[in-house]
Amino acid sequence: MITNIGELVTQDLQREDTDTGVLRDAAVLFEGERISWIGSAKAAPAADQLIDAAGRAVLPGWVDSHNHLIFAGDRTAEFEARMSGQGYAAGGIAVTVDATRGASDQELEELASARVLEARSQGSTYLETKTGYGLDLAHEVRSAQIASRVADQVTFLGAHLVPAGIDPDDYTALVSGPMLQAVLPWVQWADVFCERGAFTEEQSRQVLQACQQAGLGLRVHGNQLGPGAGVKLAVEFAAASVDHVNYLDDSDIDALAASWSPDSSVRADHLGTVATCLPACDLSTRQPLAPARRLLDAGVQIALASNCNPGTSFTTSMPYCVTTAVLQMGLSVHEAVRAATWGGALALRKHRGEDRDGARAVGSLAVSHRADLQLLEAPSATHLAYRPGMPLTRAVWRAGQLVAGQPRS
Ligand SMILES: N=CN[C@@H](CCC(=O)O)C(=O)O
Ligand SMILES: [Zn+2]
Repeated sequence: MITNIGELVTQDLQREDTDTGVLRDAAVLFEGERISWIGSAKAAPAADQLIDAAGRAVLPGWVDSHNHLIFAGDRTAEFEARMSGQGYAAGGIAVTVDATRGASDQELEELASARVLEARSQGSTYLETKTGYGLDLAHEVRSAQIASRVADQVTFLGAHLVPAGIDPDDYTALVSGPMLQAVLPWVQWADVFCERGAFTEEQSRQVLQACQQAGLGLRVHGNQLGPGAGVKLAVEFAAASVDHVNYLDDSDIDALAASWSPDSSVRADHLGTVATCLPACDLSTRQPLAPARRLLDAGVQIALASNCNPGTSFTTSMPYCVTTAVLQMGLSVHEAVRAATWGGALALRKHRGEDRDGARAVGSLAVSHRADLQLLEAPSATHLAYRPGMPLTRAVWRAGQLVAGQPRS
């Protein structure tokens, strides 16, 4: 049990003892991988092991719902050129594809595992990763296999870039057919980079249709480098998330908001399309920051993710994304923390779960959810933005196991 918690951010808005999901002077008990009790420290039951938080804050672990962790190589030179004024273009992906194809299985898995450990040390307890640096059948399958060993959920991104020397329509047919069938055992999601220089609206539609028919959940990279069809396609296909969302017009925001309106479905448990904002990527590519404030105000559910990849966002730091969302995107600390926990879980449809191993909800702290928690070296979540860049992650538990840091002094 962690007790004497100064601020416990549960993200559980069903609780009767708080309107905001935040508890003061609280305790949380977990047994095995499962949270079994949450409440006031004074009312806490007995526990075998006690950790005294000494007034520090406890949050759900970050749910990082957008990553590209399966890669080799480095794009420092491209980053330097960008910082000297050159624009970002999708074509840089090909450099990473060459390096990734040239790496051994063991090398690729070690690189990806190191990134996962780095993410955990900063409080991330649930990670999605995409394939997308293989871009032929054998290398996409290999990426999906490795991804399934290192991450919690895997997204097939064969539609990341059309490899040089291949006709775009032929490649789209390969992704929508044999490549999709070959990766199916290892992936839960499919994604398409619908953007100038990557896949057109029509090609994206073909990929999304095939992947939906194959039973995969859908996600879309959209509206990153300019206005485009990505957001509307994502809503049309009831994708769980559309990611980047830098260039949105009013009709894009209306479409996303409508996807969350109760009228948009006859089903009471209808879920819309989450807008996933990637602030580290926006800064590294010098794109306008995604309009997170406008999206929230319009009633759209948002997520924040790190988008760790070698081209546009070489960081696994969710604290950095939260800090940026507060300092530069107009979110309050609690809105940003919610987007990086509950929002990520919603984007991966893991915000609810069953009370059994492997099916537990993540991204919020409630009885029967997975015990994914982080103890901050700070009395409140506000310090994430108030003390930007400081190492405030003191200890991290994933499925009830301590995976980073040291909770005791
Ligand atoms: N936008 C598409 N894919 C990645 C970047 C990939 C790369 O440049 O290597 C992204 O999410 O930013
Ligand atoms: Zn991405």
